[in-house]
Amino acid sequence: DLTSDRAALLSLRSAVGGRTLFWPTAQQNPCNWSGVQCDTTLNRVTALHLPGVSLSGQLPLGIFGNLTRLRTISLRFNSLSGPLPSDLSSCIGLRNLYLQGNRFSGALPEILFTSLRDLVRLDLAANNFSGEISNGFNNFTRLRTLYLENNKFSGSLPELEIPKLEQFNVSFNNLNGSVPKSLRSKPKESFAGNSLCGSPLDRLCPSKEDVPPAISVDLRRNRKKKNGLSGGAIAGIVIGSVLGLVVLLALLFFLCRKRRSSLKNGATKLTDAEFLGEMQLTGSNGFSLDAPATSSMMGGGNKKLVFLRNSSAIFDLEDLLRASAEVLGKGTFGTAYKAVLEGGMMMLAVKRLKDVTDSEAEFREKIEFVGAMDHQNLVPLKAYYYNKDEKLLVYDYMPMGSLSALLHGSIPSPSLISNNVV
Ligand SMILES: Nc1ncnc2c1ncn2[C@@H]1O[C@H](COP(=O)(O)OP(=O)(O)OP(=O)(O)O)[C@@H](O)[C@H]1O
Repeated sequence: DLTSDRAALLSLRSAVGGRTLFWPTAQQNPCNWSGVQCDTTLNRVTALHLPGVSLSGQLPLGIFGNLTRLRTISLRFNSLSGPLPSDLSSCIGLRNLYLQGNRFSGALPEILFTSLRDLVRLDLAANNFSGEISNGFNNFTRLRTLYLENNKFSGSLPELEIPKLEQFNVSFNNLNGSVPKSLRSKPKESFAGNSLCGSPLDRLCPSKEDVPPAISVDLRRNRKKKNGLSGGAIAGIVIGSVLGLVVLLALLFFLCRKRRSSLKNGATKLTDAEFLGEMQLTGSNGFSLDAPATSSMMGGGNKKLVFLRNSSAIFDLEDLLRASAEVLGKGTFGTAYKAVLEGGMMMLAVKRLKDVTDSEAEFREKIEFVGAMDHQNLVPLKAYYYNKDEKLLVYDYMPMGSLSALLHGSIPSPSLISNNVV
C-alpha cells in the first residue's frame, strides 16, 4: 500500500540524498513529493522521476522490493553506483527503466530477465555495467528501446529476436565476434567501438573463404612447424637410440671378456712350454763375478723354483703360477711378465725363456753363473725354474721402467730401472 511505498521512498532518500532531501516528509502522502507519481485508483506509487538531481551512492535492497507498482523509474544522469538491486525484479509491471548516465557496475541480475517482461524502454547506457549481454533480453518481448552503449559489456552478441525493437545501441563496449543475423538491420553506429565484425559493419569477419590461398598455405606450414617432429621421426630416433645402446653394451661386454681372457692367458702362458735360448753373456766389463752362487732348492727336487745367492724362498712356484701376470715386453730370449703375488705381497719380473736347447745341467750351470753376477746396473737374478717345458728367470720388479724410458722419458734415477737391459 501507499504507506509501505512511502517507507520505501524514505529509505531511498536516506540512501541516495540529492533532491530527495527536499521532500516534505511531514506529509503522509508521498504522491505530492517531487518526482513521485501515483495512481489514485490503485493508491500506489507508479512512477519515480528523479533525473539529474545529484543522487549518489548505491541502491540498497528493500526499496524497489516494496515499490511493486512502479511502471516507470527514471534515475538517469545521477551519480548512482554499485550493482542493480535484485529486488528490482519485484516491479513486475515496470515499463520504463531509465538508468543511463550513472556509475552502476557489475552484471545485470539474471532474475530481471525473467520478471520484468513488460519492459518497453530500457536505457542502461553510459554506466560501468559488465559481463556478457544475456540471451535473456529475448524475454522482453515488448521491448522497443534497448540502449546499452558506453558500458563494459563483453563477449559476443546473442541473437536477439525481439520483434518490436526499434532503438538499439551496444556501441563502445568490449564486444567481439560477428553481428548476429537478427541485428544486421540495425544501423552500424549501434555496433561501433567494439571488436565486432560482419554486416552492417564494414569490417569483414575472418573465415576460411576470406583467408587468401597464399596465407592459408603459410598458416598450414606454420602449424606443421609448431607440431614439431612427426611420429615416424620420433619412432626412428627411439629405435636408433635403443639399437645404439645395445651395440654399445655388446661392445663393452666383448671388451671386458677379452680383457679377462687375456689376463687369464697371460697367467696360463707361464705354464706353457718354451725353451731357453743359448745365453750369450757379453763378458765381464763392468761386472763383478762372485764366487759360485749358492742356491736353495724349493721342495728338495730339481724341478722346483731355485733361489739364488741370499734370496730367501718366501714364495714358491705355486705362488708364481697363481700370480696375476701382465706382459712387460718381448726380448731376444723370451717374454717378460710382471707378476703380482697373491695379496699384492710382492711384485716380480718373470722372464720366460724360449728356444732353450741346453741340457738341464748346462742350463743350471749357466744360470748359476749369471745369478752370481753383481753390478750396480744389473738387476740380480732372484730365482729360476727349470723343467722340460718351462724355463723361468725371476727378478725383482723394477717399477720405474726401462733404460729406453729413462733415455727418452723423464725418469731420474738409474738405480731403479730394469737393468738387465743395461
Ligand atoms: N726386473 C724387471 N723389472 C721391470 N721391468 C723389466 C724387468 N726385466 C725386464 N723388464 C722389462 O721387460 C721388457 C722385456 O725385457 P727383456 O729383458 O725380456 O728384453 P730386453 O732386455 O728389452 O731385450 P733383449 O732381450 O733383446 O735385450 C722390457 O721393457 C724391460 O724393461
